[in-house]
Amino acid sequence: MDDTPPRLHLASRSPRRAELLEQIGVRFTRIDAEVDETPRPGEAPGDYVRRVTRDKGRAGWAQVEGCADALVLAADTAVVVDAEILGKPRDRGHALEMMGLLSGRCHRVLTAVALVGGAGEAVRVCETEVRFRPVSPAEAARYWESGEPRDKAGGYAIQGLGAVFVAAITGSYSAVMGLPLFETAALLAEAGLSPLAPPAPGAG
Ligand SMILES: Cc1cn([C@H]2C[C@H](O)[C@@H](COP(=O)(O)OP(=O)(O)OP(=O)(O)O)O2)c(=O)[nH]c1=O
Repeated sequence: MDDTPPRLHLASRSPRRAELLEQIGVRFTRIDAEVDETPRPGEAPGDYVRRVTRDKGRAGWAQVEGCADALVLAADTAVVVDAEILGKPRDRGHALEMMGLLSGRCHRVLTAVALVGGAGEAVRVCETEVRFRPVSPAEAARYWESGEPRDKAGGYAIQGLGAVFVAAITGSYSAVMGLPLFETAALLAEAGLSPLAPPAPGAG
């Protein structure tokens, strides 16, 4: 077993992001990175997720900079309808309003992922189209009561009960859930941390 400290630090409090990163088998530790997630006036959604993700990565990097070979991974997810960024619901009314906006139509989910290290930083943005079936106000209210929408961008979780609303998706399922694994693996490979690299000689 490899008992050296992992090079990779996931700057996220999201349990979904940790679960997704575990899925591709890379070793990592978790750190917190608190940043201001308020969109700027007129900021395009793609620019917004890129900026917030980069800020999370840099905030994480400030905590581990001294560690040799350290890398910090961070991500941010925004649900976008009619160019409007839907964040996490503030309360029940806000959540039901969001469901009304998503019901019976397509929206975009933008997730950015950043990798920050001593050699610099790289950010990728992944865009996915999600189509919802019509959702009645009564269903939206019962969904709120399930507790699931509370800490989720757009007020739903594709990996949970929210899946019953998702008629189709074009793009990346893992990105909608919070971490685009294809783009993450590509960034890690560029930094010499390929999930499928052969084990180092002598590692057992
Ligand atoms: C759309 C959608 C979002 N989400 C979640 C993923 C993220 O946790 C959250 C989006 O909020 P974010 O602000 O991207 O992330 P976070 O505040 O939860 O975590 P951190 O900044 O510490 O990394 O919504 C799902 O779990 N499933 C979904 O289908």
